[in-house]
Amino acid sequence: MEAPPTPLESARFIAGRSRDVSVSEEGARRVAEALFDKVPSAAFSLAGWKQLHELNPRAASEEAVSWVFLVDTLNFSFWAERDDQKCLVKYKGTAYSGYWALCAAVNRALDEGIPITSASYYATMTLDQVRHVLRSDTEVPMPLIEERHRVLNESGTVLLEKFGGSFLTCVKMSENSAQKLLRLVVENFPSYRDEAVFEEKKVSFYKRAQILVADTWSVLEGKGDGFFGDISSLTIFADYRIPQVLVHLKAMKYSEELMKKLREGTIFQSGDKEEVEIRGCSIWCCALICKHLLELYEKKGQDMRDQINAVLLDYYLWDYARDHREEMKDIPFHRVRCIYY
Ligand SMILES: Nc1nc2c(c(CN[C@H]3C=C[C@H](O)[C@@H]3O)cn2[C@@H]2O[C@H](COP(=O)(O)O)[C@@H](O)[C@H]2O)c(=O)[nH]1
Repeated sequence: MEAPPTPLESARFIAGRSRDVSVSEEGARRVAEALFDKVPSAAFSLAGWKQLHELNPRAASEEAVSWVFLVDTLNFSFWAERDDQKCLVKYKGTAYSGYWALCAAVNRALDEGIPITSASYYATMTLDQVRHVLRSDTEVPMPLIEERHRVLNESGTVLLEKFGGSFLTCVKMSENSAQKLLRLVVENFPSYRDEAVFEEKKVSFYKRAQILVADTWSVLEGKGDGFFGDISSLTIFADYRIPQVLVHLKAMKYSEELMKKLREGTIFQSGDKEEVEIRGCSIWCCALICKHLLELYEKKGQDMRDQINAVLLDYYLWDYARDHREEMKDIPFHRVRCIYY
């Protein structure tokens, strides 16, 4: 079975035919100008992954890589139906929500002596054990607990059967190629196969597979097994926060009809035309922002290809969305319940 087009080729195809979502070249250029002075900051750097996020591992060890694999296997669908009723996980005095609630729950389990990052443990975890590890400190549980249980058992089993139980073995097999690691993940771990059909053509987003490669690069600090010569070939990770911030920054625009559906809290299905357009246009929009950012530095005689790529742009925009929740509250995010993002 032939592989679908890459996420970037898919994004170009979708953006060229999208009806309800449009990418503004002018808007992307203006965002690039606004980000110009942020590039030298920690928020736009590989080091920021550890410096700015206390729940991420400090080490660059096999155990840290196992932590990243476990977390990115569960890195989906944290949004709450109502903002005043959401899953929160208290850890070391802080109450975390969304993606960070997952990280807090994993660190809490490790502190309790539960070997949650070990494939031999989560390959045979029971649903009740998963409920216990991911328990919320409010009466609202983390969404999709049953699906999380299924993907944990599935991913743990594959890791044991094909990679000796260690994701670092899979990383080593990629021989410092991000694209090869991406392919190994998508071919071997079904829950990472984030694909769709748009106007009768197969398209791919590979959001969790790409963020897994990026987080592996980050946790290994871009060195040794974590050095990827082609890290710039990854795209941003098409989740439900990046589109929201791109519309907020006026680099992307929704049609009135789509805006109305989003404001009403319509639940979309994974693969719906509007959902595919939102995700594809987000990837394409960020590719334009990266291109304009590099050109702005080139005009000043600076080659910034090692400091500017879609991964670092994504981390920056995702953190920005987290820090500007209030300002962005009138831009709705699209609601899908799925295991892909
Ligand atoms: N595009 C993109 N999407 C990302 C991440 C992350 C966290 N990763 C990095 C962040 C800091 C560290 O550097 C981690 O490496 C989570 N998500 C997605 O967001 C959604 C959760 O949102 P909220 O409900 O607000 O927590 C959900 O779809 C989740 O899958 C990212 O970085 N980029």
